[in-house]
Amino acid sequence: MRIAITGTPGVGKTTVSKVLGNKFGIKVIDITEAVKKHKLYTEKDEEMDSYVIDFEKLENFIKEIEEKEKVIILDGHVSHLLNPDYTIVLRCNPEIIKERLEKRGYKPKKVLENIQAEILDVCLCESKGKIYEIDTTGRDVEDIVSEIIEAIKNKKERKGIVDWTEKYFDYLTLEIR
Ligand SMILES: Nc1ncnc2c1ncn2[C@@H]1O[C@H](COP(=O)(O)OP(=O)(O)OP(=O)(O)O)[C@@H](O)[C@H]1O
Repeated sequence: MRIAITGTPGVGKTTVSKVLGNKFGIKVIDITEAVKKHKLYTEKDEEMDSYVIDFEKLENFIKEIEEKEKVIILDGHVSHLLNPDYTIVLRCNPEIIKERLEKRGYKPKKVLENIQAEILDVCLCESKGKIYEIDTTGRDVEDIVSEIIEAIKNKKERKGIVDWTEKYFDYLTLEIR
């Protein structure tokens, strides 16, 4: 079984995945790390400091792990595209994401691109199948993980719980230079 923990960069996927994985001894695959370490990409986008993922190689990499692991957590902002059985979409107030990504030293263009993706529900819109959306704004990780466990146990589905467009529309009018 593949559980995808997806959402805009900076929303808290890795933090949540680690706690969830540790609680149940479930293997967590950090997609970004795996792509870099095992060269599961076709090229590197120097300007955006990101990799163009080779999804066929990545799928084969995951399949190999699945030979040994019944349940895996796919941690990454493209995990919802990796044929998950259940997708947890984490959401967070764009201002908080902005602070986190700036603290990480992301270039303004990359910060704005990710804020706009959060406002436009990109990960949620791309997700298919069983989806459970959680607003993590202002919540501690244990609380978020408890809700995820509850959702998985009861096969809960939920989406469309946040709408950042009204309050943060101005970010959408800014140009990504
Ligand atoms: N629930 C939370 N409360 C407070 N801080 C959090 C919470 N979740 C994550 N953070 C903090 O936010 C930052 C980003 O978290 P994390 O790296 O887990 O995000 P991510 O979605 O995995 O990002 P990326 O996709 O870029 O790897 C970290 O500094 C982390 O400590």
